[in-house]
Amino acid sequence: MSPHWSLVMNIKPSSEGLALAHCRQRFLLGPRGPLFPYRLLKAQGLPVLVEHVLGGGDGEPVHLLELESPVEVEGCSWRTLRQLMLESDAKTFQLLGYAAQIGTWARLHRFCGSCGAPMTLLPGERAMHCVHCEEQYYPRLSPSMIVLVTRDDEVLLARSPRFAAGVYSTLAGFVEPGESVEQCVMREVREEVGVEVRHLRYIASQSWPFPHSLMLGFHAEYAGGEIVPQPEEIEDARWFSLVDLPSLPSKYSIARYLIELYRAQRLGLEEPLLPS
Ligand SMILES: NC(=O)C1=CN([C@@H]2O[C@H](COP(=O)(O)OP(=O)(O)OC[C@H]3O[C@@H](n4cnc5c(N)ncnc54)[C@H](O)[C@@H]3O)[C@@H](O)[C@H]2O)C=CC1
Ligand SMILES: [Mg+2]
Ligand SMILES: [Zn+2]
Repeated sequence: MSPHWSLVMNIKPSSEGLALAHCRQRFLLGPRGPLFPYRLLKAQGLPVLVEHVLGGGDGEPVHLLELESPVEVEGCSWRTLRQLMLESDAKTFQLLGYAAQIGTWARLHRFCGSCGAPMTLLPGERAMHCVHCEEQYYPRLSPSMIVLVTRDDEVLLARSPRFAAGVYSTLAGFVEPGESVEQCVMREVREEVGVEVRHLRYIASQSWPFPHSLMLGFHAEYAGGEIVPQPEEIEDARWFSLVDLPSLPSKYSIARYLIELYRAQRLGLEEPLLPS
């Protein structure tokens, strides 16, 4: 199902529209996909922790039911967001990625981290508010850099032990407090493969809901050093020729986009579209 969905705030509470049921990066899947008529889902008596209205789909609201546990529902099954990414169209994946991030934030912010009091949703904002100590908590986003390191017609790709067999990707890592994204690129490349880079070029960004990254994508030129994979983090790293690439990550990943964009630019091919 591919809803015409757009991210809009301040939708009035309503018992109309569609709904998703989410729990810990899993969605309930019915015979027609993850979107159910809202009334039908509400009638199941699910253990709802919190409810949010996510935005408008075809003029109707899309509701999110964040569940306490992934209970069984007749005729339905639970699927991880990663599985759904592989099975869904881009628009549906964008909706699910957004829903998963809001659901995870809502689950983790029912009580104030400062004083422990129960919190309430601030009207008109995506923020949890503590009436006791006035703290406010917005959805969590983790800025992360991702970089394709290049040396003429070669690219530096690496494998994490967590990847599917044979898959190599670009280098990535979380921005630390106090550093710029550019400093993060230099540090992560040095830590993960031991090489130096120069001429950083920001290319594009992507929301990455595993679990709440904002990926900031760069190209960088190799400047020196031999590849030394970081123990535990990097299983293997090497230079690949643009005409002989290994298996790459999902078509929805900015990692794949950065690689295909550089290949297109070097080899004079048609440029790929940025996954939204
Ligand atoms: N969309 C894409 O194309 C790709 C996205 N990514 C994403 O980039 C992000 C960073 O990639 P990694 O190489 O795994 O990170 P990384 O190189 O910084 O190492 C991961 C480690 O960072 C720590 N960590 C976890 N969450 C953190 C946070 N919010 N802030 C600081 N440290 C944290 C943990 O110890 C974790 O084991 C992840 O969210 C990953 O899913 C990674 C590759 C491709
Ligand atoms: Mg990394
Ligand atoms: Zn408080």
